[in-house]
Amino acid sequence: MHANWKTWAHVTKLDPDKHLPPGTIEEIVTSGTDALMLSGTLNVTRENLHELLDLVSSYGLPLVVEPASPDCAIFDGAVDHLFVPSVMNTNDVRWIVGKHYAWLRHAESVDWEMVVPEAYIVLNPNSAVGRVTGADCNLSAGDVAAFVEVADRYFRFPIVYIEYSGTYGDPSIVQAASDAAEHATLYYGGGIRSAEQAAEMGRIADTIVVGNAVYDEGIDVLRATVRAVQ
Ligand SMILES: CC(C)=CCC/C(C)=C/CC/C(C)=C/CC/C(C)=C/COP(=O)(O)OP(=O)(O)O
Ligand SMILES: O=P(O)(O)OC[C@@H](O)CO
Ligand SMILES: [Mg+2]
Repeated sequence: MHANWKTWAHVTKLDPDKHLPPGTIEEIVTSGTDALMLSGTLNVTRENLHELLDLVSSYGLPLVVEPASPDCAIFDGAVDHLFVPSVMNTNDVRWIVGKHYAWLRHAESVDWEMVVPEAYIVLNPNSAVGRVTGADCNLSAGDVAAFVEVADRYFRFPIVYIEYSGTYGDPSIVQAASDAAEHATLYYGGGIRSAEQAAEMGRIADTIVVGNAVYDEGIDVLRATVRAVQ
């Protein structure tokens, strides 16, 4: 059940730490985007996560929670999947398996049917996720391809996520990741603010993620990014 996440071309990432004007949620869920991902690195709490879930849960669009900490690993009725990240390109073990150990050491119950592990390769050192995880973002195409191989062929992560959060990435790097990925679904996220950018990354990755543009640009830009990949 629930494995149709593999068919998504366009995901909209909503940040529980940010506010949307009234009426915007309805425009987002009817934009044609395939799913909503509720996620952020900074200032996400159970409280603001639940508030956002309440706002988006009645529209029938698939809902993913992507926790950046164990307290946000929730399996509430409205949630379809929990996408749990591990960062490949950090030397800080907390962001690879440490938080995961702490989560499972204390978790009361885990619905493993809902859990989809994601291998993140973080490439913008100035993003919150880059700073918090201490990711080594100074990587060549060959370095990225090797990390993709570690994630996909060795660890068999079902998702490899090329993360440029906040800035538009280098298509040749994403192409190298795509060439190296054999089984994993390749996600691209970062800086998509136009149909052209959505189309360019959408040709290379399986799934593109649009986040900040929803808040900074508005609904017409979101719709244009959807049309560009569907
Ligand atoms: C084990 C559990 C349940 C959690 C730990 C999960 C891990 C290792 C998280 C590492 C950080 C990470 C990859 C978070 C994913 C979400 C993400 C990248 C959100 C985007 O963050 P930014 O856009 O940089 O941050 P803000 O939007 O908060 O500024
Ligand atoms: O917010 P943007 O830059 O669109 O990035 C999307 C997503 O990859 C962030 O985790
Ligand atoms: Mg963000």
